[in-house]
Amino acid sequence: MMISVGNIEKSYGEVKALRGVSLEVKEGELFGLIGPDGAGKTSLIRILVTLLKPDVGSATVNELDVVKDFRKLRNQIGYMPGRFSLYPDLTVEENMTFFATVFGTTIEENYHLVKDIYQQIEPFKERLAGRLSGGMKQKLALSCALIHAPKVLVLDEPTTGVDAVSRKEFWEMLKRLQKMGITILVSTPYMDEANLCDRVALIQDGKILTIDTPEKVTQSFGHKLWAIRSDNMYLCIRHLREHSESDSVFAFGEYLHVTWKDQDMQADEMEKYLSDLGHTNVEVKRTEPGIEDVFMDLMQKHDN
Ligand SMILES: Nc1ncnc2c1ncn2[C@@H]1O[C@H](COP(=O)(O)OP(=O)(O)OP(=O)(O)O)[C@@H](O)[C@H]1O
Repeated sequence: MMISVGNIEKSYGEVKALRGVSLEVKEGELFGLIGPDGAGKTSLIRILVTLLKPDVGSATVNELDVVKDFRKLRNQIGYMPGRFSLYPDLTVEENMTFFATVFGTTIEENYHLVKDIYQQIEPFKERLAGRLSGGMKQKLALSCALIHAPKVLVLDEPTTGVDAVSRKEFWEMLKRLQKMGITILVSTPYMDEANLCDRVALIQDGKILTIDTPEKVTQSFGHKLWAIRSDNMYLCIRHLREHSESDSVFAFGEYLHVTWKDQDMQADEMEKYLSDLGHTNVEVKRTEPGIEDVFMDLMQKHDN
């Protein structure tokens, strides 16, 4: 195992950020840590990159203990924090040189690793990092995290606040790095990014809800799922929730995602129920669950 986390707990005063988290990441894997703000992703990541000590439990990265072997470990991990750790008043090139020097290497020595990414920002190498666009900052931060040729790359919400095109490009870069043999752990609040990972852990309120391939996670959804809408979505939610047979009702884009206690519930029954309550343009159709649906479902189970 490249990363092994055993029953880690971490509190900040009264706030329990991690409540017994265990997971394993295999060598060469692209592993996603998926969860909403405050789920505990940053705490777990900071423990893995040796910047924070767990209260309980232990973790190893490449067989090195994150507490005892932290010095050795830092050379093996590339870390891209959520808020880019760039120096805004240094130029692009100076930032790269700085990070290379800290790790006792040079840009030239590991240029092959960052070439693809760095070439895109090299035309601006004299520019101050603080004056780069979001997408370019992200590329520079990734280049800086890679310059010492780490075995493992850990990225904390690298695509938060980045536009859709840059997000896509960023994931393509991660895939290329994975092909070069780097193990990658990436956290994200965007559920649609789950499908780009080999395996994901869904995390909520300091607990792991499930760990599996994205396909298996969505297959685990054990209900028939319906997409429903009408002209009055606000009332539509209320009326469906009031139905004694409805199980879960969530707004999801322009439809509501609905499950029923009775799996044999028919579309025309649902349509009639809403029409009788005065709804117009009622639409009811079957739909396939996504990661979001599984997340909602697991969260409900854990709350109960
Ligand atoms: N230094 C701190 N002092 C007190 N509470 C903290 C501290 N750091 C994090 N927390 C709390 O611990 C919980 C987990 O935070 P964490 O940052 O690990 O979650 P996250 O999933 O990374 O979310 P985010 O995307 O907001 O960073 C949250 O409730 C957060 O408010």
